[in-house]
Amino acid sequence: MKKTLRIATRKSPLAMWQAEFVKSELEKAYPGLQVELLPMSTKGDKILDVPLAKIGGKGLFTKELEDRMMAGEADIAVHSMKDVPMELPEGFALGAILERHAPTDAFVSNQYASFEDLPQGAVLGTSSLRRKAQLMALRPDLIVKDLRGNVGTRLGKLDAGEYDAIVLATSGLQRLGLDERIRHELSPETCLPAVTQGTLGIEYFSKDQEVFDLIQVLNHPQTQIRTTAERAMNHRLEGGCQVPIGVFAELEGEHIYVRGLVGTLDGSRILRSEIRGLAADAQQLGVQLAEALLEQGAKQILDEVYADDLHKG
Ligand SMILES: NCc1[nH]cc(CCC(=O)O)c1CC(=O)O
Repeated sequence: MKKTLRIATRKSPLAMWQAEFVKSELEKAYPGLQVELLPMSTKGDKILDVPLAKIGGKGLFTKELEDRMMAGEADIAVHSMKDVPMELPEGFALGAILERHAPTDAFVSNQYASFEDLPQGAVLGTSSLRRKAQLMALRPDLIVKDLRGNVGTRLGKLDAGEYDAIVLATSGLQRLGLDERIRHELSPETCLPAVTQGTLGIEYFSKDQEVFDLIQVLNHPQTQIRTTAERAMNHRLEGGCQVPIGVFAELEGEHIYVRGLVGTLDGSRILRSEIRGLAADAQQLGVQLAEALLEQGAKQILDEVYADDLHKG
């Protein structure tokens, strides 16, 4: 049996929490095992003055970790599944999907108790096209300003008065012990979550059977099924992580219920669809859901989003 396992991770406080979490879960499961962290920055962490949607490129948060694995310095990488591209580079695979944490988005404000309480023309901060499209659809009067940086930076900008409120992942705040900053969670009806939001995944070398066997203790089959459906929808829509696409799968016994949406950047149009079926058909149901959205005109909306990105460079 392996004596040590090395984890490549981003070094933001949130990513470090996630890697530490996996380390402690593995050490609990295997008392003889020693787990080491290898923290590093990625392109997505370094370029902070450009909206994420404009940096583009697959694997913005994952490529450097894979490079370190290739160099033989790490055995696995821990990722927020939300940041993992739909297709991994040759030789890599996802070996375990952990039990999902909160999938929702959180409303955070020092002045207002809820999203509904925001006054006319309030300034809302978010870095996500998906949040922007859905929240502007509900409140076209809001001024949405871009908000980048790690969780602490984003809260700091709110506290400095740059925004009346911000919206960010509930799971990120909870992991960092910042629950008390959450005024409320946005319901899926208000803001459908991002693909796999709140889910952690472990990437490994697909040939490394020993590592695969080791990390199976952390795999959560129900979350894995939800992840399969959500990623299948995103993949069929050819959506990267920076697109106005929401998708949320829930298990109902043997069945799975999946909701999806595609929105224009200004929220003036939101296409919605949903599907139910056997959980065993998660992959196929995700694809069907994407196809229902494409039939409603999702391709045209997404093409416009991508063209807009190119023009603004
Ligand atoms: N886009 C960055 C990112 N990637 C994953 C999370 C949250 C944690 C998760 O989804 O597990 C966040 C922060 C956010 O969206 O506010």
